Amino acid sequence: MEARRRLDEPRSQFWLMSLRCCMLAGSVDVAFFFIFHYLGSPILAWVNVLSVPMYATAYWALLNRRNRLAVRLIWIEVMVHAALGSLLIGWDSGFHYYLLMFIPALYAGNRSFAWATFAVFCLWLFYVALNITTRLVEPLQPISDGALQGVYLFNLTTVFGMFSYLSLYYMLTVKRAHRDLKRMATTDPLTRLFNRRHMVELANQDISGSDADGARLAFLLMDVDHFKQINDQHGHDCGDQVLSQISQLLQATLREQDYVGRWGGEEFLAVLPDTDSLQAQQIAERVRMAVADHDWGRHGLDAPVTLSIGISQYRSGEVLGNSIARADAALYASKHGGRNRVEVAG
Ligand SMILES: Nc1nc2c(ncn2[C@@H]2O[C@H](COP(=O)(O)OP(=O)(O)OP(=O)(O)O)[C@@H](O)[C@H]2O)c(=O)[nH]1
Repeated sequence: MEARRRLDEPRSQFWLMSLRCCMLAGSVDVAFFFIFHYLGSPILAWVNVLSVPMYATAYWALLNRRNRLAVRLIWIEVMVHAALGSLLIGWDSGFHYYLLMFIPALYAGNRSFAWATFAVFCLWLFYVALNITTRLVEPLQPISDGALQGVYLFNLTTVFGMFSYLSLYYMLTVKRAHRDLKRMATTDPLTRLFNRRHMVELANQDISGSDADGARLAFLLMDVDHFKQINDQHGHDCGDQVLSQISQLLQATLREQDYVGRWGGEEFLAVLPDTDSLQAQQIAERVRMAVADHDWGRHGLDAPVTLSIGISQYRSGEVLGNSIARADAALYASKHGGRNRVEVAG
């Protein structure tokens, strides 16, 4: 049960990328098998045959969340492959380039910076030791100069391709994460409307614009009537559904240039640019009726949900807090006037 739950959890981008790398590396090894057979280097050809099941096992391990096993298999494969390739046909085969691909992976996959740096240092030692050994020892199974050049170009091109792919993937992942963070910082998770902080930011921008060019600006402060009763009688989940539905109705009823956000628990704020209080009143009436006329029976309610709305018109030079306070006073009057009403601040 525990294992199943863990398998269902979303994977981090790093492991998804590792899955793709396993597939890619396995395919390259299949190509190598034929290349080395053709070049008359049977030992290297069979090394590649061994590499394919190692990548297949690493792929299976990653799919089954056995990340440690997968990482070990990949490390062993790449290090043994790079060492054997370099010792059998020489340093100029370019097999050592594959080792360099571990450097970004070590930093991206390790939580500890110190541990990643230590692992990179060990990798560097291995790299240098391999380089010195191949300078001191003749290739054990040399191939012709032309073939060596061909293998070198193949390895170089593969490493270039894989690095480009990884960099592109990494960049797209960072961009996506950045977009998600921005969305999370500006929207309310329940209603998917702008949150209060973002509304303040946007409204202040409109206020500056209005002060600069004299454009009119109106605010609608809306509060769900007797919302506590809905929660008490039908449960909190039903209350949440009502808030989501109201948000959809608000978005559908307001004009394209207007924007709306969740101001508090069951309170919403809409900002209407280029709008005088008469137009704001008409829009508020449209919103009020859209909510009151909605088929609330579908949500298990036996009475319609209604909104009380207070309107204020921005006065040149005043701060946002003042405009909202006047809308709030109008909202208060609307509640006291019997609810399901629209009032305009004096
Ligand atoms: N389900 C749900 N309830 C919420 C949420 N945020 C605030 N509430 C509830 O909204 C209710 C607001 O109640 P009140 O401030 O008494 O207002 P009301 O019952 O709507 O009465 P009036 O405003 O006077 O018409 C409280 O019971 C809060 O717990 C939310 O995100 N989800």
